[in-house]
Amino acid sequence: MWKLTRFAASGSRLFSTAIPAPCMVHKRGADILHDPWFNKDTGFPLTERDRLGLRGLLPPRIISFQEQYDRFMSSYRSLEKNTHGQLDDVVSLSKWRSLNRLHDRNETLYYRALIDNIKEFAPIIYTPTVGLVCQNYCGLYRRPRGMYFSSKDKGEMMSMIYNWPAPQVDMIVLTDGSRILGLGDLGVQGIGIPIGKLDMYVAAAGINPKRILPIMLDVGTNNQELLDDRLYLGVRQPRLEGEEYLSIMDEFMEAVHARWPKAIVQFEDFQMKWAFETLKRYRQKFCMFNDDIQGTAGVALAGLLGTVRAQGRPLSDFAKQKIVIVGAGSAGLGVLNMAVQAVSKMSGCSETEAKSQFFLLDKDGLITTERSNIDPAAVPFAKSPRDLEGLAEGASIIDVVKKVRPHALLGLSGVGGIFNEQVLKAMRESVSTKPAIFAMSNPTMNAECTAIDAFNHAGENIVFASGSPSENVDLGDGRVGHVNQANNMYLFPGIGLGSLLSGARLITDGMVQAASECLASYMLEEDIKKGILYPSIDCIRNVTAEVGAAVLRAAVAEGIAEGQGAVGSKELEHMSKEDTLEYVRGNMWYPEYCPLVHEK
Ligand SMILES: NC(=O)c1ccc[n+]([C@@H]2O[C@H](COP(=O)([O-])OP(=O)(O)OC[C@H]3O[C@@H](n4cnc5c(N)ncnc54)[C@H](O)[C@@H]3O)[C@@H](O)[C@H]2O)c1
Ligand SMILES: O=C(O)C[C@H](O)C(=O)O
Ligand SMILES: [Mg+2]
Repeated sequence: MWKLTRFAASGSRLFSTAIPAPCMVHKRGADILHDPWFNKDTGFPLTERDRLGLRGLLPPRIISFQEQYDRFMSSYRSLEKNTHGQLDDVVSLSKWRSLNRLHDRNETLYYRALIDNIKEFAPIIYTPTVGLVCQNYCGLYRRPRGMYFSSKDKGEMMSMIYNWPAPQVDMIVLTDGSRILGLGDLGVQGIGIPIGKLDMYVAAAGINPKRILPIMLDVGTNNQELLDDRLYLGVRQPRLEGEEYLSIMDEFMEAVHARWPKAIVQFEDFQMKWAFETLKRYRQKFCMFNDDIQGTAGVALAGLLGTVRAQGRPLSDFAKQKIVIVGAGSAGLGVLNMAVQAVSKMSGCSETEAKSQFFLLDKDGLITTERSNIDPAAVPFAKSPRDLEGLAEGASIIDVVKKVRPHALLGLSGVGGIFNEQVLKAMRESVSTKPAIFAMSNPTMNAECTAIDAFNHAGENIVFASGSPSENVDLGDGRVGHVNQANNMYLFPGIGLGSLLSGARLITDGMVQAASECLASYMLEEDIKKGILYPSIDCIRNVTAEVGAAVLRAAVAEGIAEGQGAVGSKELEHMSKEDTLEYVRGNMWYPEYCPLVHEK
């Protein structure tokens, strides 16, 4: 059990508690109080108040970090009490506002609160509330966060990038807002997603918040409601397409690379065509990855392998399992790609043979070679007539499930409720003794089914996962239907952290695979047997450290790790597995007030 509990209290300090190193600040007086990176509110000691010209600008009593934390949490608890009984969305948005106000004011305290209460706060700053925040972004907007590049900035990006006030940026999350969760095209309002993802980078991977940068590339929107909305804050034009789109994207990537050559760019929530196109275009040139394609694939594969273990079968049995994937977008195809590679590697068969056990559906049903206008990215996975098992082109989910009797049914369609009662009941006829149902679409209302419906209709022996968090299901007589959260948050922070520390100039398939394998082997047999496929989010800092170390070692093994600072490629090569993990942990930022020293 130690692996799960070692760092279970994610708020507890993981590493030796040396006095924090001083931090240089170029501001003085009120400017410091208005800068959330440096602000300590009432926590500035007298010496600092003198040194930084703060004396008289704050109430005289000095409040410790712990007291400030307690004060915030108690006001948060009062808010919970005062909003009790109100609509869920109203309550969630009030909670988000409360956290956001702290984020805007004092980042050190904000991240301490987030880390110490990650299980409770992740659903507010991340999926599912972040979806609601994006939908209501223009009304909620008070002050900017991150950077906004738009189609109006063509030709200016190289100079604009220097407007960002931090000298160093390690991690960028970029969106064009074209496919925000399962909510569609939200234009500039999609900026909430990079902000939420980067909050997870700080909380889970310990990336220093002064070195993160959320970015919105606003190339217009095809959402007519937004275009008609007087309050819409983005560019009011239809989305750029084709070469125009790519030239903006190229200019942006060059600008980022020119200022911060080693910054990692995570592409997030792009519509499928641009998700695949940009990954292909940039992955050999920049240190980047697409989280929806690659991060999701790694998490889903780890969960599917866990399901095989939960059935009490050897991992090699994965190669024999029949899997139905509903949703042939960036996520569904990403999962399929990685799963096929895993089967081929495990069983030694060709990828063509490995594909035969997978069935892929999109909005028009089962995808077969008979389809005209098939999406180019889905072509390699279209079923040929000899593999159809009596099914026809465009067969419905229910027909496919009834005929195939799959071991696992995965939803990455973005369509709420499509695993209806009929489909779930058909899963009772699965050839597996413990079939898996993963309703991975986000946010909660877009999930293919609820956990309760899954256990009710498909039976109590299933293994269940949803993309957004959900309560375990009470099966009566003290029995629990465990709800896993199959979300890429278990991998993207570690992929970013490991890549960053490796100093590699690219993120390879091998590095992403290492991340997935690490997550797959993280869980202990006794938990897996209970249908628990992923660690509790309370352990996310520890999971991320392990994933980060696995990614770093993969980069070293591939000979592409250049290291950073005093730790170069040679030093990395000589690190044992344990040393690598310690090195990763030692580089994770933890929120505490550091002495501020003024520098002109
Ligand atoms: N849990 C996670 O970690 C995770 C990660 C990535 C994406 N997602 C979720 O997955 C969903 C899809 O993301 P994406 O990037 O692949 O989107 P996408 O737009 O690229 O693809 C959606 C796919 O679903 C198909 N589809 C639509 N309606 C359907 C229907 N009625 N029946 C069957 N298929 C249908 C579409 O044809 C398309 O192939 C989103 O809701 C997103 O939030 C979850
Ligand atoms: O954002 C999430 O919660 C997961 C994923 O990246 C998604 O697009 O749904
Ligand atoms: Mg996403």
